[in-house]
Amino acid sequence: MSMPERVTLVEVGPRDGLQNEAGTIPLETKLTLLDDLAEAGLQALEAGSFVNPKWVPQMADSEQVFAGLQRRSGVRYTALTPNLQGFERALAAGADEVAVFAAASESFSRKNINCSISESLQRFEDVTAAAQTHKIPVRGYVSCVLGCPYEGKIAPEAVEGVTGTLLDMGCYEVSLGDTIGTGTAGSMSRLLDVLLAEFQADQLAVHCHDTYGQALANILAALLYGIATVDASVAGLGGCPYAKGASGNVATEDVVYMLDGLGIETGVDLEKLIAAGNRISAALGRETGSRAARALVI
Ligand SMILES: CC(C)(COP(=O)([O-])OP(=O)([O-])OC[C@H]1O[C@@H](n2cnc3c(N)ncnc32)[C@H](O)[C@@H]1OP(=O)([O-])[O-])[C@@H](O)C(=O)NCCC(=O)NCCSC(=O)C[C@@](C)(O)CC(=O)[O-]
Repeated sequence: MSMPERVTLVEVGPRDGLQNEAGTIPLETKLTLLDDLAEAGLQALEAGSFVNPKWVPQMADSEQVFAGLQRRSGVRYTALTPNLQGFERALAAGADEVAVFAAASESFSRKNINCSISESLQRFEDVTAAAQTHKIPVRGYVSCVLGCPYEGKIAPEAVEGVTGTLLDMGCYEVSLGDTIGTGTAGSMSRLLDVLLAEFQADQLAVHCHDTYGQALANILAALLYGIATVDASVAGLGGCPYAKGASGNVATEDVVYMLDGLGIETGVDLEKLIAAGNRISAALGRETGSRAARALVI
């Protein structure tokens, strides 16, 4: 096992982080956050979500977010798209990349996107086909890879099946979501033992929520398997509206602190990132969820 020399961080705070907020977040606050994150050196920013606004009202202004972006060269501005309607909105808005999102648990799939896993995969075929026509890269997500709020433990084989289908339909990478953060380094390793018998490490990313304080350990376990793409959310913002009790993604600041310590390059300036996290936390009227940011008060 050898760790990667460089890790790509996919910053999901502006989408995964903010989608669960109860109060309306002003457009300017979202745009400032995105600009701060780009300024800190993050090159993959999940900026919005073209889902049904009745389901996730906080993402209803994603068109305006994309229209208002101060685009920086070298930065990918991406969005979630649950179906062709979402893809068409993302395309019109100018998203550089889209993501389809499946689940390894039937119950979560129904709660989150109102259809079975197999129905969702059929919808995603339409998205990947349209995306190919427009030369838009598609990322895949699989939720509940280490546990489901409705079904408990999930078998690695269930994750393997959905991951394989997403890759076969043209997703360039699949992000493995520990949606409710119940995974441990042990269960992450067992999952990766199964997946890496079938797929390459560079086809996979990890997306770890920190509900049980295990996210960094789980990411470290994944790095040891050669996974080199990690999702994270600045200031640890977030949760999932369809996974009650799930806390935010691991804080990007904490991941960068760990990767810096491992000598793994990210291209991210930790001080600027902490400033970005502190600014959005202040705008939301709460303390940052990043342990590193709290310790390294700038
Ligand atoms: C998938 C649907 C749309 C199905 O929702 P549905 O109600 O079954 O959709 P439908 O096709 O029956 O259409 C019903 C209405 O929705 C509209 N509609 C349909 N699609 C769209 C669209 N794209 N954009 C705008 N409007 C849309 C459509 O036009 C229609 O409007 P009406 O005729 O009633 O006025 C819905 O369930 C939905 O939007 N779900 C989103 C849930 C969500 O965003 N969850 C959070 C993100 S996933 C996550 O956080 C996990 C992740 C990725 O981070 C990884 C991890 O941690 O595990």
